[in-house]
Amino acid sequence: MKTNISIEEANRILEEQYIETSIIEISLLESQGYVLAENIKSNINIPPFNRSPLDGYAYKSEDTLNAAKDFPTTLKVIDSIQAGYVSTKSIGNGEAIRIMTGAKIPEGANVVMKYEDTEFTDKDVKIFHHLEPESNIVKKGEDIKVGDVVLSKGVIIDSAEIGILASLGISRIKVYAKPKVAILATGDELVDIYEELKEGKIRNSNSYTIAAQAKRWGGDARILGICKDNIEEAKKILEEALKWANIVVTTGGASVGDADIIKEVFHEIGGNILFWKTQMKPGSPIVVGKHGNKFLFGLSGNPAAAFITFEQFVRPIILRLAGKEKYDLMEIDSILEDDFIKISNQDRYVRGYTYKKNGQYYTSLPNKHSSGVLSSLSGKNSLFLVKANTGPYKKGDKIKVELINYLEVE
Ligand SMILES: Nc1nc2c(c(=O)[nH]1)N[C@H]1C(S)=C(S)[C@@H](COP(=O)(O)OP(=O)(O)OC[C@H]3O[C@@H](n4cnc5c(N)ncnc54)[C@H](O)[C@@H]3O)O[C@H]1N2
Ligand code: MOO
Ligand SMILES: [Mg+2]
Repeated sequence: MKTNISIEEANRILEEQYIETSIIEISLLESQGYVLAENIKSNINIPPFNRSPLDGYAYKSEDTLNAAKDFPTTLKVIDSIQAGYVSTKSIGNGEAIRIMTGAKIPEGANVVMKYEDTEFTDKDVKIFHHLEPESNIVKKGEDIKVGDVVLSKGVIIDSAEIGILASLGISRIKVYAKPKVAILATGDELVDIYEELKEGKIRNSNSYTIAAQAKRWGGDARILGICKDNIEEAKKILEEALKWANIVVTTGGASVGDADIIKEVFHEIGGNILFWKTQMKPGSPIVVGKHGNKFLFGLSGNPAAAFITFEQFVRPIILRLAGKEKYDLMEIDSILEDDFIKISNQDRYVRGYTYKKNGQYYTSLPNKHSSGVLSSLSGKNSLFLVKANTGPYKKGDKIKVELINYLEVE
């Protein structure tokens, strides 16, 4: 078991782990946010026929070669078609069909002139200028052609993808299943949110924060409740949880105190400990292990430490299990709005609020930073990595921040 490792090494160890995804079939509207697990090929052209992009008249381009403002060509109107209907007539020389946007171009026509550029009666239409053949005609298959791979495996399904699948008449698709995240809070001091606070006790906030984080990144979160600092009790709960979960996240008991049992619990349920403790503040006490292909994360009990280590280590695993190819947070250049003078011998993630002003990003910092303080995480959207033994940082310094809620893009 490795211990006291750097953030980079911890990430490298996690990066190397085998990711066992599973594929499920779901209905179209349920699929938003999932990752497609199959290539989608079209068996139709979209549009399926040449159609008009305008309300106007369809006719033969060669009939209007001499049309001019003062010498319009008059064509005989032989039919009128709306979208959804097909004319049974074929256009001959000197003829036109009145056509609405979206209707199929009638036989014989190779051009459409919009209403506004014509003069018309029920019987005929005057054309005032020539249009080249194929003008104002949307070609069959312009959007999608038969055989096109319209959506590839790995694509994240969102509104546009749902529309594309609908246009192909696909109502069920194969996607990567949501990773199942089981969350256990450990600590004799904990009471749940609906319980009375007695002396020496505190409320379990971690389970709720973590369930919300897991859901945000596409996990299916299940809160297992509170467990005493008792190895046997924790073992029983986690053994049961492993029947369901792909990822187990515990909070508390990850450090070196008398009641810090998690490393032993992971070991006793048959887990293989990958590492214990990192050189990262907050959240240095962390136990990370595997149980078969399942992941075990024992995060610190301190609420901000649990939050930040979840974002650093658990989030990428959830995203990878969900089939996502991108799982790093977006990093941007910013300018510090407040001083951060503390220098420590470990890397430290500092919470902040990053915003844009006149084309430049700025990051403001809260007053409270300790790993036991959750309140100052509210409204924060970014993390500033203060490398070990660097600083003090001053207002106006150029820094890089990771945006907590955005994944990296190309
Ligand atoms: N001798 C040392 N002591 C400590 C060290 C160390 O290196 N040597 N590390 C400190 C650091 S850093 C941290 S972080 C904490 C981590 O502690 P644990 O992971 O063992 O967590 P607990 O001791 O169980 O709890 C810490 C803190 O968090 C509160 N807590 C716990 N669970 C919850 C919850 N579900 N919701 C809200 N708050 C929770 C708990 O009451 C404690 O106040 O260890 C230091 N000690
Ligand atoms: O690493 Mo602990 O989370 O500071 O306080
Ligand atoms: Mg402890």
